[in-house]
Amino acid sequence: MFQPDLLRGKRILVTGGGTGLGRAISHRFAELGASLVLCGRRGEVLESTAAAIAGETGVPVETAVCDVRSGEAVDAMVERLWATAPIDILINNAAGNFLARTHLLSHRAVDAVLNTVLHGTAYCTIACGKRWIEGGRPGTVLSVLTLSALQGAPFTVPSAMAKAGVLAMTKSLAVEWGRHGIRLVAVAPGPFPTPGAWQQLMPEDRQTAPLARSIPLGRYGEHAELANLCTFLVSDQAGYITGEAVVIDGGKRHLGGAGPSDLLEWTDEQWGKLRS
Ligand SMILES: CCCCC/C=C/C(=O)SCCNC(=O)CCNC(=O)[C@H](O)C(C)(C)COP(=O)(O)OP(=O)(O)OC[C@H]1O[C@@H](n2cnc3c(N)ncnc32)[C@H](O)[C@@H]1OP(=O)(O)O
Ligand SMILES: NC(=O)C1=CN([C@@H]2O[C@H](COP(=O)(O)OP(=O)(O)OC[C@H]3O[C@@H](n4cnc5c(N)ncnc54)[C@H](OP(=O)(O)O)[C@@H]3O)[C@@H](O)[C@H]2O)C=CC1
Repeated sequence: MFQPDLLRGKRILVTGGGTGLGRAISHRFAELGASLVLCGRRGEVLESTAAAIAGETGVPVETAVCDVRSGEAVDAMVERLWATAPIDILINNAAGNFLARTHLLSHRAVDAVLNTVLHGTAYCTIACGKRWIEGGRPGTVLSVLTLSALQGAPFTVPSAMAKAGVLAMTKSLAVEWGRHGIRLVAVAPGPFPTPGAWQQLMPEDRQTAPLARSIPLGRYGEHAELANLCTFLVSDQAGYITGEAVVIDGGKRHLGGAGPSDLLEWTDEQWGKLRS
């Protein structure tokens, strides 16, 4: 579907690239020729993913252990990476999230999510952006949001707040940095099964509801579908798109607005009875 060398020559930093969706996106980028830096807190996870991707695609994959909640650590990582070669594309994917009743959250629980998603994304984006601007280089930032950035989400409120902030950053910097040749884009996925997200957000009690009731297309997203969307958005083929967030959710976002979803489960008999 893409030119096999679509991302050749691009050096891409993926935060949270060692697991889940970050790993799937990284793998697709590598298949299309990008060189990668995977960042996360756990070195052994990063090393194992880097070895797998490099082995399968033949492209170089570096790792950088970094907790994005620390602005100093992010600056040091980006400085170290730039000393070898500039980053061309930043993927803000690292996140933390959990289900909880909001009125019972401690300050530290709120901070754990906001510091990772909102502050971490800001630190990484500014660290790359200032080097692009000072060096007169173009750059691209893609941030992974959630549907909750657009419509809120009870019981994951710090995540919804943080992702909404990242969306605001995307729109704002698209204007402020556009004249420097820097694009900012985002994706807002619905549910894509990963061990990380399912462990945090999908306890067994939640897995019994019929999918067709919550997702019009009746299935979860496939990692390749998200990876292909991200590939297009960061590629030069999308060079005139900036400040936009693309929803990829099987139609989930429209369920509420489109009318009562209980009618989706009505039988022919029920419809017949209504008509008669
Ligand atoms: C199904 C559709 C999905 C839709 C959207 C998906 C969005 C996603 O983002 S999925 C990504 C999921 N992946 C992760 O969350 C991986 C990374 N997560 C983590 O590292 C942890 O879960 C973290 C977010 C809690 C951060 O870890 P850490 O910094 O180590 O934090 P602590 O364990 O020290 O806890 C800090 C603070 O938070 C309180 N806390 C932790 N979990 C909960 C919980 N489930 N409920 C309430 N409070 C929680 C913890 O108690 C600490 O507070 P204090 O006790 O006051 O110290
Ligand atoms: N899966 C889904 O259904 C959906 C996911 N998303 C978004 O997709 C992205 C990936 O989620 P997913 O793959 O499911 O979950 P994962 O838990 O697999 O991914 C989270 C990644 O972030 C890294 N990370 C967490 N905290 C930090 C930190 N402080 N510093 C650096 N890295 C950190 C983790 O690595 P480590 O622990 O080693 O640091 C991990 O690799 C997230 O932004 C999430 O919000 C959005 C909508 C739906």
